[in-house]
Amino acid sequence: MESWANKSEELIEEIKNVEIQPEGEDVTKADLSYMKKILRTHLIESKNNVEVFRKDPKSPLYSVKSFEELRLSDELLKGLYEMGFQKPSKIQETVLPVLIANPPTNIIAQSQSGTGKTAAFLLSSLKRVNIELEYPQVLILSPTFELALQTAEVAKKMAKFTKTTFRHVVKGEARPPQRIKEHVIIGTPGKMVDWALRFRAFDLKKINVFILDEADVMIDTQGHGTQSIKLQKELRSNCQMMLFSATYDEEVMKFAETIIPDALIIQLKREEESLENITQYYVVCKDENDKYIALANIFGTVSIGQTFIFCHTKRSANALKTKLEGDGHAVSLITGDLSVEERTDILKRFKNGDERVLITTNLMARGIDVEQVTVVINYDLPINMANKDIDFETYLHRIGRTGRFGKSGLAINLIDSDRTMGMIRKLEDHFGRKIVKLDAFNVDEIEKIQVD
Ligand SMILES: Nc1ncnc2c1ncn2[C@@H]1O[C@H](COP(=O)(O)OP(=O)(O)OP(=O)(O)O)[C@@H](O)[C@H]1O
Repeated sequence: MESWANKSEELIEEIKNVEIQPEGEDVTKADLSYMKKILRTHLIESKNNVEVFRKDPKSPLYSVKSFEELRLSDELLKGLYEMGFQKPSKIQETVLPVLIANPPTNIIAQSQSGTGKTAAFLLSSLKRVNIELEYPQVLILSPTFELALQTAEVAKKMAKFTKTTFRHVVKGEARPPQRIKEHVIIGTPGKMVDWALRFRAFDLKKINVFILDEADVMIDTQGHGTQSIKLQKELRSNCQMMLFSATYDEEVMKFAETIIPDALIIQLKREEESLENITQYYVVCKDENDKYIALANIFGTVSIGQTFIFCHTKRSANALKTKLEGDGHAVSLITGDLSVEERTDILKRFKNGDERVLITTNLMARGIDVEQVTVVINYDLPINMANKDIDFETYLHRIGRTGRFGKSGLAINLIDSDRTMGMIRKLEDHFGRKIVKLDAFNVDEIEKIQVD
């Protein structure tokens, strides 16, 4: 069998011969498709080889070491620096050179939670906005209203010194008053279908960049999937398409490949999906009551920054809130039962640090970025409703609410049966990462797990 080293050298030679053109110059379609084929086949297979590709300036994975090298406008750079961004993260340095090159490349990209995917897709799409034109040119779809709002807020900060305008479509808002003139439009798929196809508030044929954030759930969830594809079908054939997520299961990836033609695929190996900076624990409890005592002990001992507590249902989340409040703990709650205004208000308070503990359901599992969250507690493990077993993807998104952008975080799973213990073992096997036993009934033990 051919060794990786030989194969790798051949590939590097092949890639060296593929010219990646600077923006504005033309690359033949054949070149691009050849380049993508090479990357597609080998990118996923070895981390070391990815490193080699990235060091080759001719490779589309050539890693830029600074935002300046991307030839972003001074205004955009100013916005980035004001946000405290000094250097691109790995996903940013990997995808940005490819995404801003011409002709536009489609991408299906995976990178761990909290590693800067939002800026990766925002920067590459903002580069394609012509501010002279008064209509939407970039369309970003998010699975929840909260995430759409967060993305819009990040985009506005980033583009603060440019003349780019943004509009986010919100739940509850009726039809748009008139045709939408903003350059970038961000929203959930249902509302966007209404606005684009029912009210014709903007023209999908004029969209240059179409982005699915949390792409796997966007194409795998029944309603979202149908609506996203409905919108995608109306786009021009040369509209650039970008799919980003921290997770893609095999089936979803296959499907994504069929709907996104000729895409460059950046996929993590399974053992790279979960982050080292998030230490994972499990606590064995006898029953529901024991789980509650364990939680109260953790609260009483760990000096917690901010905490997300995930429950399986709205009902259990509500019940937990009532019980904790009854025992004198200050906690907040977000579930789908609340109005959009209430949800926005509570999340804002949590982001500002006015609330320290947020009890929620899978509604908040994805994308929500709160820097100071140091602990995620899975009061109930996430269950895949189709097979009633552990939901690997949701688990990763939930624990990814901590450990943002390289910070340390703790994920604590409360276990109350052989079945849930089995799920912990499955998680360890699946991600190749140890989940450590914690005795939450022993104060000395809990004290050992303080986060920095
Ligand atoms: N280059 C950078 N320099 C400094 N901070 C950054 C940089 N890029 C992103 N960040 C910060 O890192 C945090 C996480 O980024 P972001 O929310 O985009 O992660 P993500 O990969 O989309 O995560 P998730 O999978 O959870 O949605 C944010 O607070 C963001 O402001």
